[in-house]
Amino acid sequence: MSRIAKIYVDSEVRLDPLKGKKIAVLGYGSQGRAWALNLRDSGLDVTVGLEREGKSWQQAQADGFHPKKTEDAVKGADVVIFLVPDMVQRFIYREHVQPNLKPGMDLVFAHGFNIHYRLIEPPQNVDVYMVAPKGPGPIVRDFFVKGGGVPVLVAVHQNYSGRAMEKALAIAKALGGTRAGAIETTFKEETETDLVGEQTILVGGVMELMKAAFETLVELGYQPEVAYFEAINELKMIVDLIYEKGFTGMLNAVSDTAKYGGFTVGKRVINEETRKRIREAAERVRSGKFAEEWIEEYGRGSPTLKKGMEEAEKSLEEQVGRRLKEIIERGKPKS
Ligand SMILES: NC(=O)c1ccc[n+]([C@@H]2O[C@H](COP(=O)([O-])OP(=O)(O)OC[C@H]3O[C@@H](n4cnc5c(N)ncnc54)[C@H](O)[C@@H]3O)[C@@H](O)[C@H]2O)c1
Ligand SMILES: CC(C)(O)[C@@H](O)C(=O)O
Ligand SMILES: [Mg+2]
Ligand SMILES: [Mg+2]
Repeated sequence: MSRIAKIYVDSEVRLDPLKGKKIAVLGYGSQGRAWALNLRDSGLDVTVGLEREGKSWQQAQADGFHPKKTEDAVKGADVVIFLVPDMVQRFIYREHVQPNLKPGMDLVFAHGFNIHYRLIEPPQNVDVYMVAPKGPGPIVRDFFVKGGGVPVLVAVHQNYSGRAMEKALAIAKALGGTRAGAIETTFKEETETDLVGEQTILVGGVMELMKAAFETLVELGYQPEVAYFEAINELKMIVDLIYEKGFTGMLNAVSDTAKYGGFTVGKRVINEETRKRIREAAERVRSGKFAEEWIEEYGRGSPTLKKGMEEAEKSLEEQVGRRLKEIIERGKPKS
């Protein structure tokens, strides 16, 4: 039996450990914007730190912040939150954070990559902790605004003050995370599960499965529009049913024909070989091989990442999706 996770909820957590502290949010992208806005709306003192004037700077200003250069934001801060891309964090740390570290400062992460793989090695006299939202940045903001919250993982790497977990939970609360729940974890568990999850199911797996079904239907001569609704658009509705009511709830909403076909054919498509591949992906993450490969790719200017984005943009799926956008938008619930 695996151990039972410690889960914190809103009523157990206080914002006090962060009241009066100056918080620098470095980066204003997917998570940066959501964190800066949610933390500010929760009454915390937030400054946005950015490298240069540009898109993020303008967005932060449009949202009512007065962004500062990274170095200046760090100099005035008690708590520094890293919300620039994982591959950029170590450079920002070396250039702007390390030279301005004061004993008792807090370094906060939304994902454990840089600490777990030792790309950043802070001195002993600072707190290092993590609040990792289990959802994309824009959803972290959207749920918060609508009174909810995306669940988060919390972990402590260094507890110089003795109060690191209290502060991690306070951030989780300010972010809306404890409205759902904050699960205690370690940097190792968060980093490894997050990477395996996004590679094999959330980003890689789902996209490839949708593409495989869509492209096969099109190759067989079916209309791309029909294939798009079947293999891509309807997945949201099925996943929403699972999200609301679990697998049983989803199964109760589909026909017996779909249940029987799903039970028998699903296992032939996603089979032992697929599980072996998921295990292989996990091994690459656990051994550090994936991190090594990604750091090397980033060092060469991220050619694979750029090619993937270009291919996605040009793909038949995206072209058909754009063509059907009007229909999909028209059909969306209005409230
Ligand atoms: N995207 C998500 O939904 C998500 C979910 C959970 C955790 N995380 C974690 O949150 C952290 C931030 O990820 P993100 O996806 O929000 O980042 P992002 O790619 O959206 O970050 C963009 C921000 O970083 C700045 N930036 C980009 N390149 C830079 C560079 N070279 N130098 C300086 N600044 C640069 C941009 O100006 C922008 O403000 C990461 O640790 C990531 O793993 C992200
Ligand atoms: C939103 C995800 C995929 O869960 C996150 O882990 C990320 O890296 O963007
Ligand atoms: Mg991730
Ligand atoms: Mg994730």
